[in-house]
Formats: sequence, C-alpha cells, structure tokens
Amino acid sequence: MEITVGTRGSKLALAQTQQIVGTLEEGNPGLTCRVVVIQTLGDKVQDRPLSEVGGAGIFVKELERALLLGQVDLAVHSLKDMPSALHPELRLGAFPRREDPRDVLVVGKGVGNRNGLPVRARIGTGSIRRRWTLGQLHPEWEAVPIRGNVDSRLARLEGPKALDGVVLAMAGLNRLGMGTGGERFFLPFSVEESVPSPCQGILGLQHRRGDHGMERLLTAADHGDTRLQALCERAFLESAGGSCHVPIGAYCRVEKDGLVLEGLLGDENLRKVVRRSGSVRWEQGNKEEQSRALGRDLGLELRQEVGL
Ligand SMILES: NCc1[nH]cc(CCC(=O)O)c1CC(=O)O
Repeated sequence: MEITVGTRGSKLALAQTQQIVGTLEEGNPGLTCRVVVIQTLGDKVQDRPLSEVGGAGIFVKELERALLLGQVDLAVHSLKDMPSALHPELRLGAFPRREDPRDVLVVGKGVGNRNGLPVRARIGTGSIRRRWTLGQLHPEWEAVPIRGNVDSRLARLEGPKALDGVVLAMAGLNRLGMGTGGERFFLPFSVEESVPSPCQGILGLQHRRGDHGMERLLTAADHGDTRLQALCERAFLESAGGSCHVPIGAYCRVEKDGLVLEGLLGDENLRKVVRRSGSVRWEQGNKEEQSRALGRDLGLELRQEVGL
C-alpha cells in the first residue's frame, strides 16, 4: 500500500516529514510513503515579515489544496503555523510526540550565558511575542526584526553587521540535528521565562475527512499527551482571537491528575500584555473535551481582559 505525503520544501519541513514517514512505515508494515514537496507562499517570500505577506496560514493553504485535489493523502505541518480555522473537509488525525517546546537564544561560541552578551545586545527575532518577552527579561537589549528559514536566521550571527544572538524554536534546531555542538551556543529560555507559541514543537498530520484508512494508519504516529496539549493550546488560540500581529503564547503541561495551561495575550502595540494560568483536574468523561474547555476558557478570559 502506498500513500503520498505532502510537505513544504524547507530543510526543516523535509526533516520532520522524513521522521513521520519513518514512524508510519514502521508502525504499518507493508506501507510505503511517497513524499511530495509543495511550495507555499510563505517559502517564496522571504524578505518581508509574515504579518505583511498574508498572515495566518501562508504556510498551510497550498498543502490543504493539494489534499483536497487528491495530489497528496497526508500533509505534515508545524502546528504552530496553522491557523485555528482549518478547511471543513480536512482534519488533524494525529499529533506525534512533541519536540522541545522552548524558545532558545542562539549565540556565538564563547558566550556561555546571557550575561556574557554586550549590555546593549542586538537580538534577532521576527515574532512580536518573542520581542515582548525579550523586553521583559532584558529591557536593555535591542530586538532586530529578522525572517527566513533557520539557516538564514543563524547566518545573521555572522558578517559585518552580525547580531549578538537570534531567538529560534529549540524544536526546529533539534529536528535538524543542530541542537548541540557546532559553532553556536544554545541558551534555552524556560517555558516560564518565555511562554512558547501555541503548539510550538508539535506537528499536525492532516488528511481528508472521511478517509478512514488514513485514520487507521495514523494511530501509529499519535501521542496521547501531545494530543491533549495540542487540543488545549489550539482551543486557546481560537478563543483568544489572536493573530500574528499580537503577542500570543500558550503552554499546556500534562500532570498526573489534569492539565495546567499558561497563557499570554497582548495587543499589537504591546500596551497591554497579560499572562495568566488555568488548570483542570480530570473528571469522569472525555479528556479531549476537558482539554479543549480549559484552553477555550483561558483564551476568552484573556481576550476580554486585553480587549481584543
Ligand atoms: N514560524 C516558523 C517555524 N514554524 C515551526 C518552527 C519550528 C518549531 C516548531 O515546530 O514548532 C519554526 C521555526 C522557529 O520558530 O524557530
């Protein structure tokens, strides 16, 4: 049996898709996956901030179209790039085990910790959430807008106008096998210091609704705790009503008897940014529904407080 798997063409996308293909083939003897690369608008336009290019979903729409046209049977997405509203004829069928959810400050070799940077360090990041976080942790630093894939962002640490550091997702670096060693030092922020983007480090496997054969194949790639985190953080994203113009973060911790969710939301001028946590203790019944409810409630609360 053969299925086609759609992916973006970036090195990171290819690496994570290859990993998923391995999991699916191992868990489903006799299955062969053919990888098809789909170019997205987000990959073609590299010189402007995402929020100007078309906002939510620019990494996603072409993959969804390929699914709907039957050009591919499965799409592998970074869940944090997916808007809360997906095409009604498609669904997320599996959430593989989460990679490291943390943001990381990447610096040149020899800088052993954040205090080793110049007082007025220039730090590259394209995200308003990371910019706000840096301002809280190190108000003396200057945040410099950057974009592009992982390699081009790391390249900003070199050359005549080199930055002192760039902030990236640990998950991407780990998946590329760059998380340790090399010419760089990696100084992760704890999830308490820097509330990650909702679903950072989680992949979403998307397929056509009603493709029950695919649903069965995907059970091999689904991870229960990651699924609860994904549902909770995506419910938060949806009800908070955020966009890539405002700082928004969410991180859900799975505990023995329930979930704890840390949420962050602000306005686009960073005049009001609110951080708050909520929790749920499992009750009888459906854990997925309770996970969603936690995200939805905290998202609504923050949305009202910020006034979005
Ligand atoms: N917005 C780009 C993006 N989308 C997913 C990842 C990798 C981390 C992940 O899978 O969540 C990255 C790179 C980054 O933020 O450094």
